[in-house]
Amino acid sequence: SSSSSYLRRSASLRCFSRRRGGAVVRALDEGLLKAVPAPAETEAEDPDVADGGGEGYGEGEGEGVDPSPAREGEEEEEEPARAPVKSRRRQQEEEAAADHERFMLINGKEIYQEKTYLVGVECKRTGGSIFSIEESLKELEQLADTAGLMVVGSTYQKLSTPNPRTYIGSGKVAEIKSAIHALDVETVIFDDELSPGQLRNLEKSFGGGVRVCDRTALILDIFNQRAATHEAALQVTLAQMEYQLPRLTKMWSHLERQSGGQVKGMGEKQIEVDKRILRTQISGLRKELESVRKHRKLYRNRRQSVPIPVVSLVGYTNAGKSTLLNHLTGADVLAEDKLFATLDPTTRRVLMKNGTEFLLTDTVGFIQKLPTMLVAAFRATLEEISESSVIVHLVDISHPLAQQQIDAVDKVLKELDIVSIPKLVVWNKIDNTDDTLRVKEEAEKQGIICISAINGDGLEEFCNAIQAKLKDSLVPIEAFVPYNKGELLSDIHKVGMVEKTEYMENGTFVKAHVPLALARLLTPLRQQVVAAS
Ligand SMILES: Nc1nc2c(ncn2[C@@H]2O[C@H](COP(=O)(O)OP(=O)(O)OP(=O)(O)O)[C@@H](O)[C@H]2O)c(=O)[nH]1
Ligand SMILES: [Mg+2]
Repeated sequence: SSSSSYLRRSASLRCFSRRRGGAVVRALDEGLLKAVPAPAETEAEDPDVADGGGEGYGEGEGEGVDPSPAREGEEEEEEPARAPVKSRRRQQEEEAAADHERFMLINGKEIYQEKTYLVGVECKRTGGSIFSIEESLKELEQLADTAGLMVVGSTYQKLSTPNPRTYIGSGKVAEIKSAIHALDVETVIFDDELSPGQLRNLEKSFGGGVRVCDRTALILDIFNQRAATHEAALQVTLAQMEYQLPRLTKMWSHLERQSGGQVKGMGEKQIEVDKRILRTQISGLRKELESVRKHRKLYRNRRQSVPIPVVSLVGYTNAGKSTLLNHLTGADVLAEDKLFATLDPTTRRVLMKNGTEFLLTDTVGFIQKLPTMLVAAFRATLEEISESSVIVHLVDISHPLAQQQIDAVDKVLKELDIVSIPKLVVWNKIDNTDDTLRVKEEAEKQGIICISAINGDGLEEFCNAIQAKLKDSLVPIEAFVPYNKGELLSDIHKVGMVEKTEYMENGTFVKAHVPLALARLLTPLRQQVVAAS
């Protein structure tokens, strides 16, 4: 059927992507997760597969990707001339080899590509979510791919309200259970944060060592894989522990399975002991993180002694922030077609044609359904944003969900309470748009700058716009700078806009617009002016 050849194509793309990044995203763009309707025979084969809503929660509208054609397709792709019947030994050998292939390196860490099944829920009552359920699942697949997982299928359900016990309806649970068997699924990931109780109940229902986790845990996993600096590693470990604390019993049920039930009856006591250990570790981590942050703050204060204005790059993950920083500054920040490539703020100096300069800071990307706990964990990153003179909101305008991504970023920015900082919206990846001319026209109408961070299009205009925005954030000053403080005068020239200088006996009188930080530094000299007049 056309559906099976379609899936075969997607499957081969997926295999390909294991070696070369980016293919998955292309496969996604082809609508891999656009809920391919399950052929009728799958339902008939397994009488357990209910139609969702066995308890009146679901309406069974979600559809799974039919497992069998994809598998056949994959095998066919790899070994077209295979004999129909294989010896058991041969099969085991092949499985071992396939298993071996499922190890990959991410950031120097060895990751096993677990077979993963995705589950989403569209809640009618809560509504108001920016992304549709299909879009959100598509993004979840991208996240799973970034984490090094192998997505083998997905499903979703429309509910009026989530089931407090299992999040999804019991019919859906049964449906997923049979998909787990058919596809050898090792991990099931839910698109929303599950309560500890829901996690436990689902693991129990699925049985057989299947790991159940949610979007939050997945994002934490990615952050953990990608944390490059000590501070980021501490932040992520802390967030992971805080996430684990209420879910601790889950770890014990894992142990029970591993040791064939011997740990059973470990009892609440052991869990309490364990929680106490974890709490102690958490408070230790908090202290360590505090001292790391203090150190960084010191460093930042020192940097502010040369008060060059700071421009922060914010935007949805994969918008091209690091690419732009690299292009403008010759920095070597990792930029790749993965979500959350950057976790640590990186700051570089940008020298503009007219000789003035500013500092550009690359920040961690945003994503919808960003767990509040994670936002808090990355306070330090966000602090950089709140102390900047201008915020650049970079948008991947070639992305089909550009508007939704803009809304998601605006939502986080609103929470950060930084409305007073001038903001510049910039559309990136203009080279990748279908109707570039029309996009540029639309941008002009809205006063938005279009760039291509990759080929450098529009970057001069971008710098000019920054310059103009920086002017908005400058403070008018009049100061008397003694000759022995000449470096201050050159700072004023470098980062501010000078209107008037007058050379006098003991120093220079200067009238200018300067960044707030410099204005503060000049405070004693400004008082002298008042005193002299
Ligand atoms: N076609 C095109 N691709 C771009 C452009 N800018 C960036 N990219 C690509 O987009 C992908 C993501 O770029 P990054 O710079 O890593 O994005 P980021 O915003 O730093 O992403 P995170 O760090 O994950 O938040 C990379 O594959 C870039 O090569 C552009 O102007 N045009
Ligand atoms: Mg980046």
